[in-house]
Amino acid sequence: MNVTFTKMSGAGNDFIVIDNMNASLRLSETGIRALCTRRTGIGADGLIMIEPSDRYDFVMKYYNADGRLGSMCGNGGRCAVHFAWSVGACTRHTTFEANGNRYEAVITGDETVRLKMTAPTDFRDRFDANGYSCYYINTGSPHAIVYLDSTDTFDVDTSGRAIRSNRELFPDGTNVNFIEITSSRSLKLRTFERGVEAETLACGTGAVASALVSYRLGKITAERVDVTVHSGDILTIDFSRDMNEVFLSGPARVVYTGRVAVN
Ligand SMILES: N[C@@H](CCC[C@H](N)C(=O)O)C(=O)O
Repeated sequence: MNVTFTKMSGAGNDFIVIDNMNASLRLSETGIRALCTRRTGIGADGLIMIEPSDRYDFVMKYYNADGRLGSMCGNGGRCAVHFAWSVGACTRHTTFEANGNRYEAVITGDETVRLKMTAPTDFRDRFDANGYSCYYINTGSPHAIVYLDSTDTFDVDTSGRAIRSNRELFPDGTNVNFIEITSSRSLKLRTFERGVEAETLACGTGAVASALVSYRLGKITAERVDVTVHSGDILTIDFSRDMNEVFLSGPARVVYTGRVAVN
């Protein structure tokens, strides 16, 4: 069967996005993994299907590159909103469902989307993880946080994989974020992603986690934080002081559209 897809980039986090609003398509884990594999497939950090919802404009189903259902994807959510709007599934201001939660978003420009996130949970104060001083928070996805003096030449893959695979600390695995604080309202971020099992060029829920933990620790003092991700793009996180209202803003771009054979 041939399927039409759109390849999108959310600040460098890249996704295969498919319109499944008529709920006719079912993809297997191996099929999704094959599509997401670089060189032999389309290649992407994850695959997103937008599907019909009883309560909201649509449901976002997010699969990691390993073919398994992922937890919340912030950049994927922003791309899904832009895509859903482009196929007429919603207006520029939309509500949708992902991982059983309600999300609200606004398309703020030609290629920018602002997404309201869920309030963070499960903050863990400093602990040792594989020799690193580490923090933890769940922003819709699980995130470990490590502070570095400089992220530029750091080996994210080796250390990220070690922490991600620490089953004693993270039985379900975790995404791992390495942060360099660059001012009282900005930071640089590099993320090792669970489900991709490699560093990605950006991570939305990771950017949110980095901003909120840094604010909580007093490393950041503003309630609006610019996060420069590995692609060089900037994701902006703004939030209320109690962190109950949290927003993720940044680019969501169409790279190309195509048709592909799926099993
Ligand atoms: N890249 C995402 C996070 C995706 C979820 C994650 N890999 C997981 O299932 O742990 C983002 O932009 O938030």
